[in-house]
Amino acid sequence: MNAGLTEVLTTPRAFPSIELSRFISGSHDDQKRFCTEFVGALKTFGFVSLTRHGIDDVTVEEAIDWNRRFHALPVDIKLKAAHPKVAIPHRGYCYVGQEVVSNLTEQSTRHRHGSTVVDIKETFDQGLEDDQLCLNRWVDESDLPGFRSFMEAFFHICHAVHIVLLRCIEIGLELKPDTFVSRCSANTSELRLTHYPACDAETIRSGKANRISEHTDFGTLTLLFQDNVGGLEIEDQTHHGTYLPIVERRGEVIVNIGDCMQRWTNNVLVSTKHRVRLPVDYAEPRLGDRYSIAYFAKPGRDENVATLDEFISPSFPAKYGAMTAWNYFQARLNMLFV
Ligand SMILES: O=C(O)CCC(=O)C(=O)O
Ligand SMILES: [Fe+2]
Repeated sequence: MNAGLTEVLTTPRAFPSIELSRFISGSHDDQKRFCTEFVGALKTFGFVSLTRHGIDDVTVEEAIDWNRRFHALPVDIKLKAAHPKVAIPHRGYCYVGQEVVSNLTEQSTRHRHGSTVVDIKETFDQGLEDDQLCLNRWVDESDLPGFRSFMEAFFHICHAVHIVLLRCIEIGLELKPDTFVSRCSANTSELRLTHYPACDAETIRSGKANRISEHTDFGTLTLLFQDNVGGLEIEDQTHHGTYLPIVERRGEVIVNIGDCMQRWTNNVLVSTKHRVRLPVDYAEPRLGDRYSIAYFAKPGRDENVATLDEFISPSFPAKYGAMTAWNYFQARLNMLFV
């Protein structure tokens, strides 16, 4: 293990993969069983892999391809859609080093080895098309014809999956219908295209940089689509500080719990730390490009992200106080842009 780096298990531990079609088109009993398994996996790992999730492989491949094509544009074109220097509005293109994720955890990894730990990634963030508070930023249509319309449609596809998964969690936790769904009907989620450029593997191995540093996601759930390069690691909930490599499987979407869901459920569902570093047993000197897409699903901006009454009892007092989702996200995002 390198100095200052947390341990990574070399043998990937069995990580659950379940078929969402069991909920979408199954009998009432299949649905119940699915929800119990889904919530069980989320309680254990904070993460789960879903297959047969209703988004066809061609659409996911096309989304990854748009990610490649966007990031292959010359920087001066990408900067037509530049993310502002400040955190809000969280829209548009961020160049490598603009966002500092290593600021995000309590035990900040930012100054490991006496210097800033950078993330070797560039990103493009997008919200709902008619969100007046945070307007999307696009390159010109002639720079990448078809990009905007595909991405706007993909955003809605992800929203639909988010709502289905919230229903599954409501059932799995035996909550009243709409407990979560009603809090997410105003869609303020964010879709992110990430490109991790090729780099020397040693830069990552030595701990001077990550593809993305340890962090938790902010919202309700995240839907993550990856190419086949690998490198995602999640913190083992039974041994904090130890990371489990997640080996990617074709056709899956990875789902993970975000901080708002942790707050609402009083830590019944925990927002697991994760990061992207080297693929398992990687011995090559160079690391190739990697592309992923994250849909950071969020509650409506005016929703309260305090612990819900359903999760409070004399033995489990509320861990999280009142705050609007908007104020919570601003506070978290401000840590990323310094
Ligand atoms: O690229 C990945 O696999 C993970 C990305 C991620 O965790 C994030 O953007 O929050
Ligand atoms: Fe993340």
